Amino acid sequence: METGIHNTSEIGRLKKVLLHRPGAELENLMPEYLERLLFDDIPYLKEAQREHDAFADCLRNQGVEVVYLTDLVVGSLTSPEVRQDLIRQFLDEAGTLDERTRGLLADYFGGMSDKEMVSAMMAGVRKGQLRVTGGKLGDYLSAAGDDYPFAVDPLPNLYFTRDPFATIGTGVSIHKMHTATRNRETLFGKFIFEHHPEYRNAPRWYDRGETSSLEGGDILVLSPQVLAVGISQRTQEDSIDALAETVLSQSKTFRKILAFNIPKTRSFMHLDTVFTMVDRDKFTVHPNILGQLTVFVMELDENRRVKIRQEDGRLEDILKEHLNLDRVTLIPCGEGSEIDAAREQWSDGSNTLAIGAGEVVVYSRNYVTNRSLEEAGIRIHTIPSAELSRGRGGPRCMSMPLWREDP
Ligand SMILES: NC(=O)NCCC[C@H](N)C(=O)O
Repeated sequence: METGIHNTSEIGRLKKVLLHRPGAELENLMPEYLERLLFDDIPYLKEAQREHDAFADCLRNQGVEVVYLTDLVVGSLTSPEVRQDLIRQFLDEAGTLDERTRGLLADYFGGMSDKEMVSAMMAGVRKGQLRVTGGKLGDYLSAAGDDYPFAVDPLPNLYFTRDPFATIGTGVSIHKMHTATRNRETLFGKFIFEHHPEYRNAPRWYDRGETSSLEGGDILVLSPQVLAVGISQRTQEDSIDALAETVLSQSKTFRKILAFNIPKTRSFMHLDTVFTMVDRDKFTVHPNILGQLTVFVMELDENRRVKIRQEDGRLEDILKEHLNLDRVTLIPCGEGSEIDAAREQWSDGSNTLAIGAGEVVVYSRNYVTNRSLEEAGIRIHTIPSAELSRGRGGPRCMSMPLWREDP
């Protein structure tokens, strides 16, 4: 059984992966607040769970050990003090809470088992779930507050485990997220990587206390020596400078970061929504980024300071040079048709999860792109995707590798 973290590529055989099975947090989505919570529609929870279970089964059938976020957070609560600390920090970051509501929430979480509590934190808390006691009408009125129905917002994006933290080599990068709603998710990462017996000693490449945003969907481990990081709607250039300082100088293997400057739009929110690696020398790509893409190479100079240069030329050639390949094939999403590419990219046609070299998990709905992958010799495992895709993330977004064999 693999323990700790080992992730030196996108395509080494996947042995252990972190998922989050969508839960009650999806039933706390309301049309009024979808945009702030980064959803475009409300998934039907039962079906989303069925689809997610099919994803997990697909991975298990291929020999991948699946671990769930809730269980890792529970495993990080190694003493009553740590549990209290999680409640305290969760409430500190849950939005503006008056003293009374804070007390009610502490009682609400305090009366639960660890597992119930972690699930309840993820789900969010409706005001009606807080039991107000006392003999004064004012207590009830102040607990009801304004018309906003939640005492604490849900965390509906948790099933995209790729983003709040990322494994790189034997270490982890815990993120400052671009939005307040997703920033709250990283608290669970903090507890796992500070307290969980299996993960607490992992080197830390980036931390949630940083001031600029970095999200895991922008980080691709192209090889044991080379990372690609997107400069995107979600990841700022300053964060990549900081990540380069730690990873290039402290990790055992990484020597280069290729920073991909991609358009800053919702549909291309992370690099992995437009570009993923499917084999040693094959990548899926959304054709619309190719004309606008610039790539910067970051590496250490002889004084161990990061030096940067801009690459010219085609993406294929840049990848060939930095990954020491004889040839590179780019497989365009939607077979390059303007309409099919746009439709399938919107539902994560380019967001594949490689479980080995030349073998990927994809959404069934993206059949045009999937056909091209097969024609290029890639073995595909399709999973159902009607509900999961409403959150705007695909198989890669929904998974965080904890252990891969070396490529
Ligand atoms: N790596 C990814 O692209 N993750 C997808 C995240 C979707 C989520 N609704 C978000 O907007 O953050």
